[in-house]
Amino acid sequence: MKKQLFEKTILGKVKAYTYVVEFQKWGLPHAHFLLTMTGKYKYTGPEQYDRIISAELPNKHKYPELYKMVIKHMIHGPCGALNKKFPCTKNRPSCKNNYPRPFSETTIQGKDCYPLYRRRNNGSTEIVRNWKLDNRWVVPYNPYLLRMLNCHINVEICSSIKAVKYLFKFMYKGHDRAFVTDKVDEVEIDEIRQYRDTRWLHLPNMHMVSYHVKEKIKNIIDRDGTKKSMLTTYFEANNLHVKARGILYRDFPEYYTRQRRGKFWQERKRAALSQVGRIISAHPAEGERYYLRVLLNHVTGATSYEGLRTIDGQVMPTFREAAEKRGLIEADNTLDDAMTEAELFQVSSSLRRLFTTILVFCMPNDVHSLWNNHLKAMSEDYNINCKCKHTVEQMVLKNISDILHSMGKDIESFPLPKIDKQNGTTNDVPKEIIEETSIEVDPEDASLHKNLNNEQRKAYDKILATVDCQRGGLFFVDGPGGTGNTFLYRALLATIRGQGKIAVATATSGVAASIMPGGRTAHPRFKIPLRIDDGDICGFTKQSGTAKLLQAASLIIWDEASMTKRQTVEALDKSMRDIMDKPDLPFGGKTVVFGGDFRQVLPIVRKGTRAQIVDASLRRSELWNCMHQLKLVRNMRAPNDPWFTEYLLRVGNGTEETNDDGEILLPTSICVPNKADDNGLDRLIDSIYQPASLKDPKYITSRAILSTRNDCVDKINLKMIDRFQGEEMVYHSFDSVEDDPHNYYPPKFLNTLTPNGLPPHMLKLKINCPIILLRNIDPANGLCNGTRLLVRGFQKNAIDAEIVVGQHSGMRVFLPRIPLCPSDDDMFPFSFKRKQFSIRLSFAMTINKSQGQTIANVGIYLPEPVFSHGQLYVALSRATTTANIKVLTEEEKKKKNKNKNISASKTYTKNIVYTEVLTK
Ligand SMILES: Nc1ncnc2c1ncn2[C@@H]1O[C@H](COP(=O)(O)OP(=O)(O)OP(=O)(O)O)[C@@H](O)[C@H]1O
Repeated sequence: MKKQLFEKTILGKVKAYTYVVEFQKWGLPHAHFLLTMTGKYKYTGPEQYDRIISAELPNKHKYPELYKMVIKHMIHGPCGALNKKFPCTKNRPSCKNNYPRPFSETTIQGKDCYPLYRRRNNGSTEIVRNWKLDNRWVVPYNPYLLRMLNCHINVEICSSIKAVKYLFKFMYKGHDRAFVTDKVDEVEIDEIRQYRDTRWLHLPNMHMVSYHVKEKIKNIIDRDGTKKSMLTTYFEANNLHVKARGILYRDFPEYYTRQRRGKFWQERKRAALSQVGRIISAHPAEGERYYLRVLLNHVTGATSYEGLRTIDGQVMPTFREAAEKRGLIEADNTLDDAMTEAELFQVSSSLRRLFTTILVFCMPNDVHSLWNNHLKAMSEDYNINCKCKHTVEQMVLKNISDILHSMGKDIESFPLPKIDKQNGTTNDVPKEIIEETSIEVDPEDASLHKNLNNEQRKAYDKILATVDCQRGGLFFVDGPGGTGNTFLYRALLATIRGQGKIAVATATSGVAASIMPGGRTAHPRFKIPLRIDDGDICGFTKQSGTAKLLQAASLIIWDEASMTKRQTVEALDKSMRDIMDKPDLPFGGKTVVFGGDFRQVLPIVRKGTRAQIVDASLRRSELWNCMHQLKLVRNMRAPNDPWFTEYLLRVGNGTEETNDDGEILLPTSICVPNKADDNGLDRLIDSIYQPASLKDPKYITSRAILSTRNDCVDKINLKMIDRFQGEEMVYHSFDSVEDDPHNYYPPKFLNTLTPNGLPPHMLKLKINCPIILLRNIDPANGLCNGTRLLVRGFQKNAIDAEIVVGQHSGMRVFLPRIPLCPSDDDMFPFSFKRKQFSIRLSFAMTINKSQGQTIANVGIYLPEPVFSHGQLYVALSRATTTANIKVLTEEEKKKKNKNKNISASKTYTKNIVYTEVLTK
């Protein structure tokens, strides 16, 4: 195999390679190779991938032998629904390797993952292990290698640095033999040198000293430099050079080089980017050496071991305590400390909320102690009017029970003292109904119906006419942003609730739910399974409180239904028919009002094709045909900029005129000009954020820069937090991998991961900076995924923040660190957990996150064009007038650089609209 790859260069010339060989339990060798090709032999695009890799059944008649081998060695499973016992599916809802893979007409380059190989739906099938399988089950292979070796040999393109990193990790877990080289012809390894590399990290006076076997001990000790090591000379360099103090130990070789047989560091004339420093790994079981490493990985400028252990002038006795004090490793009592810290600042009601958040999200081991230690602080407000200890404790428990309930949890499931049963109260009425009937109608909302515009009134009258009628009615309110959907819902909710009836208000996202009185997120409200498929039903039983609530409801509203998969709505329909005992009537004959805008971002289908995304939308549900369409067209938010309203609709509908490249023209007034310099992004930032106004909370929360990807957003947020004035705090996350006793995934590697939806490892905050919440903590009380807040204070284990938008604006909350896992659990070949505050800075956010938010001043940064349906429309429609939008597209610059004839004054950009989801 090596001969074929490296001498015969069958896949092209190899620049570097690494391989590991495992001997599996039954003794057969199993090898993983990772090859890096030389310049012109690199595979850079789908067409080139297709030349060496196939993921299809070959032509049976043309290549009969290869065909047999593919069938014998390269067919996965079958697994999943066909065979739930297959190892990749065992105890999981579907195959962990994602088989069967989707059909694809062409090979597609994925971001940070393997390509999606061409698997055409061309009718070729074969019976394998009793099932008729097609191209979706073929494991990618190289025809030449397969034909030559006649064994399972999976070949894949690994084209992004992240994919390479993961592969390295994967290759080295539990290997029996590993080999790495960057010189294909030279294969010697110096194990002694490798061993001596451990000198990079040692405890005081425990470094390695080399000496001749005949040398006398005294001479060795007295020898100049014996006491010096790479680490101690690093401390010395920090002492001598101011510049050195900003550089981490591991990055030192980039800027300094070891001189005179390694006894001092000298500054390099030019940073050597090719020099990669590393600190030899240390296992947590090694104790102090491990904590020394943690400190060196995060702390710059130490001039001695003692300096490394010093924090705020206090020398900590051990590296462990120093790392703990700096918040670099997790202390045992962080949750208890979070409560104690909050007690100094918060009122009892906020403490109860924090306690509840900890119960639900932080999995405390010792709830009993947490309760006993903080009961006093949590009951101070009740103590004022009541001196009976038991009564006060009951009041605290009741309040915690209510908060838990609004978070969809039951106090009974936590080891807390029991709530006394009360006689003659509404014990038989489910909590869900008590809660809904106790929503107070805001007097302002009660009179909204008088101000409805014509279309809103028509919709309002039609909907009300069906309420309580035996057959109910289904409606879809199609209202582009600003046409008053929410206004209409508020009027409906107030009218129904004012009549003493029940109206259930839900929305797909927490942000949209939180702007409706009594609004809840649809998934937990209707107990919709997280992984939903055709034919699934909701998770509530006929006897449950949820079922009783829905049976009693006169009206159900589900806003942003265009963002949810049709299967979720279909699940509710099926369950409603069941609990209402009306199997033939949609939603069991209830009046259900859906709302949304299909011009906006559609439901997320992981790695989904256009057809799959469209198929997942509500428009493709059979229920769609039963829905009365109610259209709102008058933009009530931007009545003074009719041109902009029209333009937005054309962008959203995909009817705006395009150039030859299929791009639309952006109005010149909103474009940040692209100049030859590289400061476009700074100009965009300056046009949105004036440095002098950054102190004003109103100013800071009325604006945001939107971009397509998290890495661009992080870049802008880091620039902004550096510009922002104020006391600073840096929080590091505690990252871990489940079931990794050998520490194959060291924290330093885990810290570099930034999966979607998770906060960064290093969270740099300043007092009064804007942040956005990344989890639905308590949507009913304004704490949902997407809520914007300002940081008002920080402790070591808790952040004090204030909600700044929506109806809960002004509410102060304490946020604890929460263990978080990536929502996409197939993202890594291991179960990753990050314990961090579930927030990000929000000077900038992704376009998808901004959906549903009104942002008065919007900057849009498009280093590359939008990549999914509705993104451009969502970004542009956050603002209310053209005067408050600025857009920077880097694509335009690249094109202008290539073709000088392109008009410098016009900016075009890509607009992706799946028109089939708007018209059919
Ligand atoms: N009939 C009306 N009379 C007066 N003001 C109205 C009316 N309808 C809507 N508005 C106002 O117009 C603005 C936009 O309305 P609303 O927030 O209900 O729109 P929306 O369609 O829900 O927008 P989005 O989907 O972008 O959040 C609000 O300030 C609202 O108070």
